[in-house]
Amino acid sequence: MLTVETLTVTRGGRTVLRDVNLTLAPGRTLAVLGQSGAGKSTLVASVLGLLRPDHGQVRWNGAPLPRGAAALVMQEPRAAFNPRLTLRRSVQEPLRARRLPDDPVRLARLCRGLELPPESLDRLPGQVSIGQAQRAGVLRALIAAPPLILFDEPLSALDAMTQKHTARMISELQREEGFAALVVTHDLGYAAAHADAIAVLRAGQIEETAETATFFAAPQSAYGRSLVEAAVSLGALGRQTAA
Ligand SMILES: Nc1ncnc2c1ncn2[C@@H]1O[C@H](COP(=O)(O)OP(=O)(O)OP(=O)(O)O)[C@@H](O)[C@H]1O
Repeated sequence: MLTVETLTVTRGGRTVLRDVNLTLAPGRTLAVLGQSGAGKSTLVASVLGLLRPDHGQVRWNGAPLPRGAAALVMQEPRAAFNPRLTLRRSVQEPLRARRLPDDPVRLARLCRGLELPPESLDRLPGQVSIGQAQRAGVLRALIAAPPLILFDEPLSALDAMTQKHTARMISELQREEGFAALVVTHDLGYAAAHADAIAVLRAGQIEETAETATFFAAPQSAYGRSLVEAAVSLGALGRQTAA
């Protein structure tokens, strides 16, 4: 269980996260919704332990998050990889980092789940499609079976069809593997379809958190309502979720 407790982070002299509280249980997906500059990437970096908070803490089962317990899927798939290494080398890097042996059976199963032809792993990141590169990014995050995976706008570099397909593959793998997923996104359609719970982040503060159906049926904060209304009017949400 991930708990983020009264997390406050300052960057460049400004408080960019203030008293953020979140919880996320294994097997569940929490979507953190927020617009550009809300502090989503700062939250991800803080959970990963890359930024030191001024105040508050990130815990996993009541203790500091162990090294290797969290993996990250970044927004830009190609930028996430060393351009000079084959995808296979990069994908297996988390195993090397943790001194774990290769597991060809697991690798083959994950490749199937992500519809990645095994031979695509022998190419360089620039030699596969963006969609394949992003799925290789998911593969790298999953390979060492971390209990927590953070996704920073994981689908925004992909076209709409590929987004839907990739999101379904990730959800299916989550059902099999049971990891907790924290997804920061401004994509309400994705959140409505794939998250169990929603947290709304605005200007570094959590405006509300709720189970997904509850949030979309009746957002409690004025900002949450405006996000849902904007998404409905853009056609990004099904009518059943219109508030
Ligand atoms: N290294 C930094 N130094 C100073 N300020 C920063 C730094 N990184 C981010 N910020 C500021 O912190 C705030 C939150 O940034 P952050 O990148 O976490 O937001 P975000 O919600 O992820 O936005 P986006 O969706 O555009 O990536 C912004 O106002 C940003 O300008």
